[in-house]
Amino acid sequence: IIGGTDSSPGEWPWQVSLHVKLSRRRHLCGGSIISNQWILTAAHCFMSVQNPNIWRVYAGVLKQSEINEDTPFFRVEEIIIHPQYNSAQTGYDIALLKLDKAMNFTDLQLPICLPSKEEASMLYTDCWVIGWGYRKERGRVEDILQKVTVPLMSKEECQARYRKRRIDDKEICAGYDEGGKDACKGDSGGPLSCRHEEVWYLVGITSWGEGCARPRQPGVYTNVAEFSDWILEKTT
Ligand SMILES: O=C1CSc2cc(C(=O)N[C@@H](Cc3ccccc3)C(=O)NCCc3cc(Cl)ccc3-n3cnnn3)ccc2N1
Repeated sequence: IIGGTDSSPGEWPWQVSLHVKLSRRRHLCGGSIISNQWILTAAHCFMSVQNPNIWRVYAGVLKQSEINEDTPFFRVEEIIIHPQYNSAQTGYDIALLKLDKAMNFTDLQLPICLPSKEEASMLYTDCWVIGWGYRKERGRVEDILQKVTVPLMSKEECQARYRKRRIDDKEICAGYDEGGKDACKGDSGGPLSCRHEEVWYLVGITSWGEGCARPRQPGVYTNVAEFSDWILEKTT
């Protein structure tokens, strides 16, 4: 996260850290708890590692330094990647992880609400992107979960910023024309969370951008409301 600040314990209880355990263990992507057995994240996280057995889901953590070989984690029973996904920049960058056992909800690990299809075009005004990603383009994974507020952008304005690409309805953009605040490497798969009338909704999944926090290069997120049918089909 570029231009953000430290989060507090329990501030974003739906945020999880997805680790890959090969020779070493490391944080690779963020994700969001949407029920006691399902995590929503980005499909691109699995492009090089599709084997469910090497993934570990850490919930209820604020700092990466809290995670060690004794920290409890959930194993991944199933990875469901959207069938139309082929690269982050061509959309459908969404995946579901089925946990090996149901999670007990606590103050530190709780689900976030999914927006309904009707709410796809709703204009949210209080949106935050969070993660343990880089604080600058050439950085490193951060210890304390960072948060930054970003305004949603219209599809037309976003398309004008990315002339070489097609931004479709299933993507949503957020950021500042002057740059300075954005997601970055290590934040992908995590939530773009928006609060509406005291309820938090999972509006976007951190997907891609041209560099981090550059002027007129907003972050591009998977528009979760456009996938509510697919999510319900796969999780019920
Ligand atoms: O221990 C480490 C150090 S190396 C490392 C790199 C990455 C990484 O590149 N993640 C990518 C995605 C990815 C994940 C898995 C495999 C390959 C790539 C990412 O977050 N990418 C974020 C994409 C992005 C989204 C928005 Cl909304 C705005 C700007 C950007 N960025 C543009 N340039 N950088 N970020 C993630 C974890 C890591 N852990």
